[in-house]
Amino acid sequence: MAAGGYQRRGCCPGGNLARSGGTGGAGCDAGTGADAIRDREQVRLLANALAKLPPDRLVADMVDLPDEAGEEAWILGARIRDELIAAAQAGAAPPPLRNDCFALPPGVHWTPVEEALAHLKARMQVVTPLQIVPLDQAMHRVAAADVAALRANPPLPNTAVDGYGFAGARGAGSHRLTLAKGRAAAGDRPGMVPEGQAIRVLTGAALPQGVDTVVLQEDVVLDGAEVTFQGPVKAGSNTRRAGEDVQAGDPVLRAGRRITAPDLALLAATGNAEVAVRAALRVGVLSTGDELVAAGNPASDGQIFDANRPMLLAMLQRFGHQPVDLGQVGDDRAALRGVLDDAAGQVDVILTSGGASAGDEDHVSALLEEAGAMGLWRIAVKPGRPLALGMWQGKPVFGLPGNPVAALVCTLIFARPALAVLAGESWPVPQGFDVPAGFSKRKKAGRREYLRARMRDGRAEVFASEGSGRISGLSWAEGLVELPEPAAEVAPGDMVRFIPYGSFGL
Ligand SMILES: Nc1nc2c(c(=O)[nH]1)N[C@H]1C(S)=C(S)[C@@H](COP(=O)(O)OP(=O)(O)OC[C@H]3O[C@@H](n4cnc5c(N)ncnc54)[C@H](O)[C@@H]3O)O[C@H]1N2
Ligand code: MOO
Repeated sequence: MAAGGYQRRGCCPGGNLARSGGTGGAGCDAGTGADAIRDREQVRLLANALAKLPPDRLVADMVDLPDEAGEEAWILGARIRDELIAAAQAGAAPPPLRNDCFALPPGVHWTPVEEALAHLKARMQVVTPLQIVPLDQAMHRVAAADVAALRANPPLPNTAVDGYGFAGARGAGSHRLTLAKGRAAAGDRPGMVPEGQAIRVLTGAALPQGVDTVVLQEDVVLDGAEVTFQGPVKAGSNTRRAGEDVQAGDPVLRAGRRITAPDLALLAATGNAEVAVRAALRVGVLSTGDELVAAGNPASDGQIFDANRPMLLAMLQRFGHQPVDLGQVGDDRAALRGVLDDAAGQVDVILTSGGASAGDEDHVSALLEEAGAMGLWRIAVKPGRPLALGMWQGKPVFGLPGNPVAALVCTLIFARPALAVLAGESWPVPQGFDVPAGFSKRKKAGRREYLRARMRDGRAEVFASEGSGRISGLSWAEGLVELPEPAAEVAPGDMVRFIPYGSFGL
């Protein structure tokens, strides 16, 4: 059967929409090329339409293809239906976030980083709808459901080298075998080799019946219609077993994974031409503050160029989201309200920078508070203490601190994992490495610190200044050193945790 693992109801014995455990049925006529392609397109359109339904309707109104549809289309339809149901069960059309999802327990003043992260992890959930896309549109999208291999890799036993194939092991000494007619090349249907004979085989060819062992062509002497080689040769030498890489039915992609180029290779190799993914998370980026001017424009005394917006937009792109530039707004509460209202209609999440703390001109926190859905998080972290988290018309808002270093650290440590979950990904934990320090530092107890750092000669060196406005240090660095909450005196050679920017997806 073409796609393996699914059987057509009423056609194949025992078939009834269920996965057949990967063994595949037999004897159904495959739909012919053009029909099958047209049907696949219809199935995809239908599946995408179904994906917009609430989960209960989705299960009730499953794709039911007419009998005339090609076998391939039917199998695809059954598979998509299974994926959609699985995804629906896993929250294809999730309920909206609760308005109080950022509220912190009363009485907590300086929230430890781990507690803040645990709180975010517990409250965030996917908000993006499901789509079925062909593989060429799946790169960097988030898998919405587990995907199983529709076919084994390799599907048949085959030869790993160019050489001569025969049956069974050979002991020490010289062996001479008669050459069977023809040859086996990659793509050929497996033929038959008479007992005791050898056949010419080319890398990737399915092993003919009567062949389970191959000798390299470099190790033989060809003599007319005979081939001679020296033993010993172990049975199975230079061959690959069917399914030694992946068996039909094995999981090849897990829901929540952001799809990589190698994942596409695995999906294709196992017969998956479509995959259920999440629509990209649309993340708006807004800079706030009267002092800001976009680079390229004249700046008067007292004004500064907006550094956060280009940085945040580019970071979001790297994380795999769809960045939406919301521009900048001055310290004007009515104007900010207008921008947030508009943004809530066009994006899934809003990131602001500036105005996050509780000063006279800190309008982001003031507005979120006014909306009754805000938690001003005072986190025991340096840099990045104030983080205004709230909901604006049902959309989560991350009010990042204005200082660029704090904006970057808060984005990497707090916003990134939260955005990942909103986009349907699993909660990401950045991979850090314990390395010797190339610096000294005395650290106070009670808060976690992130230092701009890079690796040189096997040691982590840190930027000379910890100033939160020192943008040059962000660019100098290639990662962060994370110093835990307890007091510490770091001396050169002490082990510290270095997290490369790459571990944060940058
Ligand atoms: N009384 C207190 N004052 C401050 C506290 C505090 O706890 N109590 N925290 C300090 C810390 S830590 C930070 S970080 C900042 C965060 O303040 P805001 O989020 O309200 O940010 P602003 O005041 O608007 O800006 C801070 C700083 O960053 C510059 N900025 C803002 N946006 C940008 C941008 N897009 N590109 C470049 N630079 C930007 C802004 O001009 C300010 O210099 O609060 C401290 N104060
Ligand atoms: O968050 Mo502030 O930048 O820690 O200095």
